[in-house]
Amino acid sequence: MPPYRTICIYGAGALGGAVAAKLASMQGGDATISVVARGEHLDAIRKDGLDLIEHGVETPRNVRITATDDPNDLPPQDLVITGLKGHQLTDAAPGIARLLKENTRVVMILNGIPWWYFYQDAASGHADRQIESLDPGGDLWRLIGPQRVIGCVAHQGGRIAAPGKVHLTNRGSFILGEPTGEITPDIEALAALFSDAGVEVRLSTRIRDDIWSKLMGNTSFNPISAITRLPMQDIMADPALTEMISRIMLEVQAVGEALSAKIAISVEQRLQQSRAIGAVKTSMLQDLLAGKPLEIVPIVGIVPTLARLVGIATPATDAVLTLVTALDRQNRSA
Ligand SMILES: NC(=O)C1=CN([C@@H]2O[C@H](COP(=O)(O)OP(=O)(O)OC[C@H]3O[C@@H](n4cnc5c(N)ncnc54)[C@H](OP(=O)(O)O)[C@@H]3O)[C@@H](O)[C@H]2O)C=CC1
Ligand SMILES: CC(C)(CO)C(=O)C(=O)O
Repeated sequence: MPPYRTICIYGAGALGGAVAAKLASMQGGDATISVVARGEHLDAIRKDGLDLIEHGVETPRNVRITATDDPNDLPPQDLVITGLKGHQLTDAAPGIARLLKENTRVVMILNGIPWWYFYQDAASGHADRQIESLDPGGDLWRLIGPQRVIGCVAHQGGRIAAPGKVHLTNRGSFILGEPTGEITPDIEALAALFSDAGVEVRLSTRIRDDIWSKLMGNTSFNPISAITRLPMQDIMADPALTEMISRIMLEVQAVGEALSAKIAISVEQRLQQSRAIGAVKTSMLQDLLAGKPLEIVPIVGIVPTLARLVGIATPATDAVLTLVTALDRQNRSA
């Protein structure tokens, strides 16, 4: 399939928008880049272009880019990159499917356990198991198909600063991996494309391990930041909250390892990584403050769900799940 000549970023929010802006402003790039966005953000991109403000870079870049909320406006693509939240994927599945041709690859920038997690995952003992809570009715599996997916773990903070303006809040990086673990020509071409566009990238032959290492931070920090409304730095300054974070991280680690993930990072090292991020508001806290639904199931709820498969108790995760679910309910009805 490579090279990728037509690329659509579906969900051009904080991270998707930043990747779109970088791809669209790539020196010497000959791919046609488009975005699917919606609401005020789409209106602003159409009117004034998409602005990217990068940590440590003084001048924002502005790109003029084809933008629509209707994927029928676009031709089938070589590559689709989703920047949607996990709970937004099912609604978008028919739209994503319209952009696919036979060999289109789909990169999903996601926190949490992805819907395709068990695809060809023999080591877990659950190969090809579909997870109903992540993919209700199996729409994603059927309309997109796990064989198209390239996994992506984002160690990169970002936010939509204002309609049409995305902000990368640290100098982060992305990890890409085929669910099968192979280093294929498709993924090599993707890594080269990202690098050329100035997106820092690493290839992984064990993307599930990277998913679990990242998840240790998200299952703990994201709901606790939403419940307390505190940025990460302030959570870490509170010993009782840090103790709760550590307990959740240990539970996530235990579930991942029971499913055959090799999690190289310890809880202390993961806390260190989080400390280095600084005074960042997690994506879940950003959503809460913006009155948006929270990405709870892929990031928090999935841990007890998978824990049940492997017979592990997750009391600390269960407790924050209960609290953050109630908070989400109240936030939606406010
Ligand atoms: N932001 C961060 O710091 C980090 C995020 N992540 C993860 O990366 C993933 C992407 O997150 P993030 O970049 O924050 O997401 P954002 O919420 O910033 O962006 C998602 C965008 O997609 C739009 N959207 C949703 N559904 C549709 C649709 N059907 N059609 C068109 N547009 C749509 C949203 O619009 P609307 O606002 O109207 O819903 C929003 O603009 C998540 O899994 C997140 O957890 C990982 C690391 C850090
Ligand atoms: C890295 C971190 C915690 C912060 O950007 C994140 O993944 C998120 O906000 O969801």
